Amino acid sequence: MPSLLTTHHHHFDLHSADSLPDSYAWTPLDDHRSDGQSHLPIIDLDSPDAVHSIGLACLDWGAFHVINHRVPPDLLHRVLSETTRLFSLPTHRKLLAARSPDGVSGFGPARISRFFDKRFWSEGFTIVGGPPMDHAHRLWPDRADHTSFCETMGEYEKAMEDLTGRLMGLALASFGLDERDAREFQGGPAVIQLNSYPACPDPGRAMGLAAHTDSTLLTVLHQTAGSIGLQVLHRDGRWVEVPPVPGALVVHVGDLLHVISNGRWESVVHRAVVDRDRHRYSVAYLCGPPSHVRVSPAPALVGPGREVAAYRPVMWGEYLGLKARLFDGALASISVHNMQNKIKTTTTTTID
Ligand SMILES: C=C1C[C@]23C[C@H]1CC[C@H]2[C@@]12CCC[C@@](C)(C(=O)O1)[C@H]2[C@@H]3C(=O)O
Ligand SMILES: O=C(O)CCC(=O)C(=O)O
Ligand SMILES: [Fe+2]
Repeated sequence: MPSLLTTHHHHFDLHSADSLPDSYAWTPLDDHRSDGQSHLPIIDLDSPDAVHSIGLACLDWGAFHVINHRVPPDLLHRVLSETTRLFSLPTHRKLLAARSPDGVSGFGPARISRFFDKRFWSEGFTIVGGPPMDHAHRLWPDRADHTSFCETMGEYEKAMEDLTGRLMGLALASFGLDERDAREFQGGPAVIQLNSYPACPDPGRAMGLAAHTDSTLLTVLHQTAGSIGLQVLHRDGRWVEVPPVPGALVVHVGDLLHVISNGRWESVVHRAVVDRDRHRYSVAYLCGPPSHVRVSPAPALVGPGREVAAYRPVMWGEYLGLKARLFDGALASISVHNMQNKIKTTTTTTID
C-alpha cells in the first residue's frame, strides 16, 4: 500500500518551523498593506436598502461584509473552535483523513496549489455533501469527539444554506430578477472549506493561499476574530486587507455569479497572507448551484435589444473540472467571445 506520506509528498509540519524552507519562499510580496482609507462595504441585511447596496458592492468590489445575517453567534464560535480542534491534531492523525489524489474532500493542500511552484503556508480540510462521518471517525475514534465536529458542521451548513439563499435573492433582485430566479440556484451540494494558517517565521515571503477567484455563485467566509490575512484585489489594482468586522461575515462573488450577471460583476480576486505571531483559521462556505442546473447569463439581461450573452451555459461540476485544469483561464474558456474556446471538457468534478 502506498504510504499516505507519498501521496501527500513531503508533508512538512508548519507548526514546528523556525525558518522558512525554500519551497515556501515566494518572491517578496508586493506591498500589500492597505492605506486604511478603503474597506469593504458593510451591508445590513435588515436594511430596506440591502438590495441596492449589495448591487453597488458587487459592482465595485465583488465582496462585502454582512451584518444582521441571523447566524447565531454561538454557532459561529463553535464552528471556529471545532476547526481549531481539527487542525490541532497531530499530522499523522490528520493524514488518516487525507484527500485522495483526485478526490475533493478531506485534509490536504488547497486544490489550486498545484498551479504554483511554491507551497502555501496553510492546511485545508474540505467537506463535501454533508458532515464527513467517515473522516471524523478516523480522526477521532472517540464518539463524543467526532459527533461534536459533525453536528457543528451540519448545523453550520444549514445556516449557510439559508443565508446564501437569502443573499442570492437580494443579489439577483438588484438587477431586476425576482425570488423565483434565485430559488433555481438553491439546494446545491454543500461544500465547506476549513483553512488553517499557522504563525509563520517569515510572513513577508510566505503565502497562505495564492490569489484566486472562487468557482462558486457566492462564498461566505468566517474568520478568526482580530486576525489579519484575507486581502481582496480592488478594481483599481490595489490589494486591500479585510480585517474581520466583529459579528459580520464576508461574502465573495464567485465565477458563476459573474456568469449570471453576464460579466457585470467581477468575481473577486482574493488571497490570504500569514502572520508572524497569530495562527489564523477561516471557514469558507462555497455556495454553488444544484448539479443539474445550467448556469448562464440571466435571461432578463440578455436577448434581443439587450446585451449579448458573454458566456455559454455551464454546470457546476463541469466548471470545477475546467478550473482544476485551467485555473484562472476557466472563465475565458466559457466566454463566447473567446476564439480559443475550443477546449472541450474532459473531466468534470463530481461533488455529490
Ligand atoms: C467546490 C469547490 C471550490 C474549490 C474546489 C472545490 C472544492 C474546494 C474549493 C477550494 C477551497 C479553497 C480555495 C479553492 C480555490 C481551492 O483550491 O479549493 C476553492 C475551489 C474553487 O473555488 O475553485
Ligand atoms: O482564509 C481566507 O481568508 C481565504 C480563504 C479562501 O479564499 C477560500 O477558502 O476560498
Ligand atoms: Fe477563496
